Amino acid sequence: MMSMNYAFGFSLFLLVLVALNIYFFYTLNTVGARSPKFNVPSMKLDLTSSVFKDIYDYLNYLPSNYKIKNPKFLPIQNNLLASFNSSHNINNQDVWSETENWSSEESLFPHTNGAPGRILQAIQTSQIALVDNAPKGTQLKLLLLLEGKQKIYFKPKRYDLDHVIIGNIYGGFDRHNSEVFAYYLAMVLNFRWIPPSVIRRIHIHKDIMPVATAGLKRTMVKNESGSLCIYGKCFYCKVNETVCPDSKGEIEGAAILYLDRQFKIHKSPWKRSYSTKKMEWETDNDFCKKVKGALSTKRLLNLIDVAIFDFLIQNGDRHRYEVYKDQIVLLDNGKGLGNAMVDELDILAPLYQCCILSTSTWQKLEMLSGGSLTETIKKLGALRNDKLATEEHFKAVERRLLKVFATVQYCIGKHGRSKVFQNGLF
Ligand SMILES: Nc1ncnc2c1ncn2[C@@H]1O[C@H](COP(=O)(O)OP(=O)(O)OP(=O)(O)O)[C@@H](O)[C@H]1O
Ligand SMILES: [Mn+2]
Repeated sequence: MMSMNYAFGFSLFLLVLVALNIYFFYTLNTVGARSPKFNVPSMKLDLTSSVFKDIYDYLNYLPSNYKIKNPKFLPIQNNLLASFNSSHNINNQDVWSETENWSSEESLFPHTNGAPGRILQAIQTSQIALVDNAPKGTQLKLLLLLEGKQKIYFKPKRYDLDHVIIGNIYGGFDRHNSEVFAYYLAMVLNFRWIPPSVIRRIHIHKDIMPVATAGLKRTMVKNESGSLCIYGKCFYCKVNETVCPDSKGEIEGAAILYLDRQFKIHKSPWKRSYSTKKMEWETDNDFCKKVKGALSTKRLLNLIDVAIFDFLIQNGDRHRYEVYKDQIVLLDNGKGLGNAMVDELDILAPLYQCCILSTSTWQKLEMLSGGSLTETIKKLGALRNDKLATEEHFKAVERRLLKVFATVQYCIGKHGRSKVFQNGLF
């Protein structure tokens, strides 16, 4: 009787042990894929589900070197910080002629001898000679003409940094901080085809009204507290969706250097549908083959770099892209940093569908592991006293970087390193 009891108790114990084991392995495998934090949208599980699952498996077993800092980055970080930490007494006019006369196959703007810092300082401090509506596009933005004739796009602040955009990945107004964050991110990634962008505060009565065009004044209204607010002129601009000055009378925004260049505009092959209709890339597993047939490898690698960049900030709105000197120019980065809890993995579709990556991008990414990426962005922002995002967003960018690493591991697993990494020499 006694031994029967023991046997029963022991088998019960074994049963519990097995159940615990199964549960343990189940959670191990699904923690990435199923956790609501990672937001794998259920409607997309048809075609991408197995790809996403594979990528999350790689994420769960990511080698530890992707989670620690790479000491090789330190001197690069110091150089970058130095180039942004420039001088107090600059002549803005010299800066504008330096930028305007810049001609290079490597970058849109000078990047050596403290030029990036000087440019940002000039954007922030130059006197404003004229303010007008910038009616291009769907979002409210202003065109500032600085003394010295330099043009600036000014995308005003619409949300506090901790505001969470719920809904579509391309939903909400542009985020001004996303523009500036994107610029620094590009600098850290060594993507040099992006206009310099910095936070600037402009005073409604001191900086705007004395130099506002009649057209701009016509798109202003007084709010209940008597402040002058702007509703602007753009596709989505509405009289009741104004931008108002803060208690100091200032409007904060992203001041983005305007490039008076001839861009070629292209539709992105991975453009999102703005309706419930599915796009080809969402339903065709061999979609990349088609793109490869239509675009050069150089352009494709460029689009994949842009996809990684957009995934890190969660900009899901790159419906078209501008090209200058055969390089994609990263214009319009305002739709990032909407929700720090969401990682929309399909922004990486160009990467996981084509499974190629330029070697230089990969070397750069590998150097930025373990927190270096966002640490550098924070430090660059701090040089101008700007906090560009909440801690949640900085954490989210690091988490997404791990997912980029996992996606590349997935590609290597599927095709081998020699197929994935391309040196960009064609
Ligand atoms: N820094 C810049 N220099 C020159 N042209 C620019 C710059 N930024 C944007 N543009 C041009 O202005 C257009 C509109 O700008 P942007 O895309 O930022 O506005 P938007 O309101 O977000 O537009 P959309 O709703 O179409 O995304 C761009 O397509 C581009 O051609
Ligand atoms: Mn836009």
